[in-house]
Amino acid sequence: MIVRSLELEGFRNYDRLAAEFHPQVNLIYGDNAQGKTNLLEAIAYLSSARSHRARYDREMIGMDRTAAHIRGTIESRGRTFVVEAQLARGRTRKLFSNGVRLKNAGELAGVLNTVLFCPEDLYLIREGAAARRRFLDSAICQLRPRYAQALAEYGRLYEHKTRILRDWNEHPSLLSALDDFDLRMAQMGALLIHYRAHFVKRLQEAAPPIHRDFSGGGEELSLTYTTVSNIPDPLASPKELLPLLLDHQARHKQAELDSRQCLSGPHKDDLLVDINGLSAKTYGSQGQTRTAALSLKLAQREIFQAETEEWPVLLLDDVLSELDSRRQAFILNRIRGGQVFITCCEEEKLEGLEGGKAFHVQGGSLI
Ligand SMILES: Nc1ncnc2c1ncn2[C@@H]1O[C@H](COP(=O)(O)OP(=O)(O)OP(=O)(O)O)[C@@H](O)[C@H]1O
Repeated sequence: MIVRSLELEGFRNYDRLAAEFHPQVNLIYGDNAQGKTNLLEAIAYLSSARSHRARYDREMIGMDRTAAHIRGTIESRGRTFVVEAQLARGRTRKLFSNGVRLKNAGELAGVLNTVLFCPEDLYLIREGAAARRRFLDSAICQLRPRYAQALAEYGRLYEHKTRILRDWNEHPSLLSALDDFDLRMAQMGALLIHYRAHFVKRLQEAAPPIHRDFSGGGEELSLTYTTVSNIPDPLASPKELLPLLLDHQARHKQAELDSRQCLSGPHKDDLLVDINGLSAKTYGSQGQTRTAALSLKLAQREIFQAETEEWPVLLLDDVLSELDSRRQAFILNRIRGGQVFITCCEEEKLEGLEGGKAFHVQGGSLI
């Protein structure tokens, strides 16, 4: 997938923009607060109709404007698509592909897919397990609609069960629904564990070679998926996992009632990351944990390509700082296949760029 060109009108601090991009590396540089991230945000929006940092669409409309327009020409699956998003204050957004109005945002995924890496992702390894679960969940959702459904259903059930556990003392009748919730949660949980285990198996193959190359051969990355403790093989079928989850729930039922918390299920899963045999979270340096986080995202991109035979567009926001020159050179020149957009502040990074195209952003314009 390649974003050939992009036009913006009234989007964030872009009054008007028209840009043609390189099919491989595009380096977007400029001072702080000039519009580099806004540009990546616009591209990402064309793939999902969602922003990684705006809660509401209206935040992306220029301050003094009533509407914003994003238009991209995309090459995908051997065809050319013109994808458009129209955002207007007080009205629902409209999405179009080749002039035809799309019924929902999911249809954009059939045209453009992006993998975005933003500064917060640099802490993926250092943060709590929730961040790594989010990474797994969003990667698997892009590939497996059934997983996305199961995840949403599990989330709803989890919230309901949490409310029952919180309020059962005051309203004992709530307990009559608990067994039903446990069964549904175990059914959905079995699916989540099965899909997560299979995705991590593929990450275990794809991420270590990337990390090795990234670190100049000096570091060996290893990944382990951890889930509900009585499951010996998370790769087993959902049917085989279900009785194990029910058994774990039954053994923790009293503890859940006492603590008023949902203790059993894959909402506590984690992805353990080791570098050279040591926990990266506990012992890794800044550069190592950042490299590991990037390797995971690059591996996600490779898995997507292997499944769909299309490279998703890679959007790297401000990831070069804090990496040594060898690791920076890896980002700039050795990410193989597909189109990459990289934002950075310093102009000197241009010296390290061996091909592609560089864009200087200033005050919402390309100069
Ligand atoms: N809805 C909006 N309308 C107009 N301007 C906006 C809007 N939202 C954000 N901005 C402006 O966009 C600028 C920030 O752009 P952006 O986040 O792309 O910066 P950046 O170039 O990536 O900077 P940094 O290097 O600091 O990350 C800020 O000046 C901000 O005020």
